[in-house]
Amino acid sequence: MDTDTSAAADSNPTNQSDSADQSKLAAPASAPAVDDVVIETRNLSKIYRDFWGRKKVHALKSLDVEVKKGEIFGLLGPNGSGKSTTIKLILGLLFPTSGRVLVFDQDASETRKNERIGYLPEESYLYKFLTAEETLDFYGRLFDLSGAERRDRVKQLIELVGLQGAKHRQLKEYSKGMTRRVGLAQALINDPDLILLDEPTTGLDPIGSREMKDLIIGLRDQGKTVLLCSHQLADVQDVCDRVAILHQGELKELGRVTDLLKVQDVTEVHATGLSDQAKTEIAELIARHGGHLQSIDNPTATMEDLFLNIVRESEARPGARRVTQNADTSANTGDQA
Ligand SMILES: Nc1ncnc2c1ncn2[C@@H]1O[C@H](COP(=O)(O)OP(=O)(O)OP(=O)(O)O)[C@@H](O)[C@H]1O
Repeated sequence: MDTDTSAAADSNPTNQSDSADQSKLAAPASAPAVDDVVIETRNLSKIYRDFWGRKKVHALKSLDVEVKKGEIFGLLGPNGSGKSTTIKLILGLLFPTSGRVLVFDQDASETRKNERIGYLPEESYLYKFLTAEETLDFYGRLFDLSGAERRDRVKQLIELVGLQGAKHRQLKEYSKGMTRRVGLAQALINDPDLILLDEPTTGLDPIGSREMKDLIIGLRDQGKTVLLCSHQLADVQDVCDRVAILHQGELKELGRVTDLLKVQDVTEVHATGLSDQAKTEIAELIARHGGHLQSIDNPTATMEDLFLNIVRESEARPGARRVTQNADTSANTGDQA
């Protein structure tokens, strides 16, 4: 239980909107846009205390991170590294022990800013006896959307998350993947500018996971900002523009995914239509220039690509079985189409 009520006094919930408006007026058009920063944590720390106010866990230590408008930002770290604590601080559900969180230039304790935020928690607690349509309509009411707005928005979101065929079924009949999609639709009901996603692909099969990732990329393409926490590193690599890696509450790495993953001092060349003779000549050329040929081979696809191709082919041609060229099928005895 978080009994850290004293920590509330450490936060400074002053309304920043006036000064933010002034800085907008003062800034020349070409200046680096302060408005482009959607979330900013400054020296952010959180200590959970027990009932008697004694320090229990130092969950977050002096975190300095900026999330920019229109990016997908990944928050990574092993269990207990402070990811959920960070999200709760951003939402204003917890107060910092020291430091600040600014969201849209306002202190995170300003609850009105949450009207521009969509949140998909790790576990969505949805009413099992409502249908997807009723669920979204219910959340639309909480945001004071009019009847006409709710009808349009619910229809749009159900299409977006691909639940048209199941929209009249009660959520108790939904699979994990379908429930996750309703959760995402619910997080988007207020057409938020910032979307916080806690483990968005958990429990999804590779197809559901690919669809969820495409949805997240689609949100970024609409100009939304996405902050996501995930243990699925391949998913993070697929969708995130930048990541922060936390360990035991401390920021260990921060940067663009492409930069962080780049292997220095190795050159990659992709070519098609090379003869064996050409490959031999390339190997000789590399040696002549003092390089060391590590491999010259066909690249491998990802397991996700393989899996999705097989499923899509199977849907297009039910009953037929794919024959993989060069695969070792010696243990296979099944019929091939
Ligand atoms: N309400 C609480 N009271 C006391 N300690 C807490 C509380 N919530 C979290 N903690 C502790 O704070 C640390 C960070 O927890 P947090 O939930 O932020 O980690 P996480 O990175 O989200 O973990 P996971 O990947 O398992 O979801 C952990 O040591 C956790 O036990």
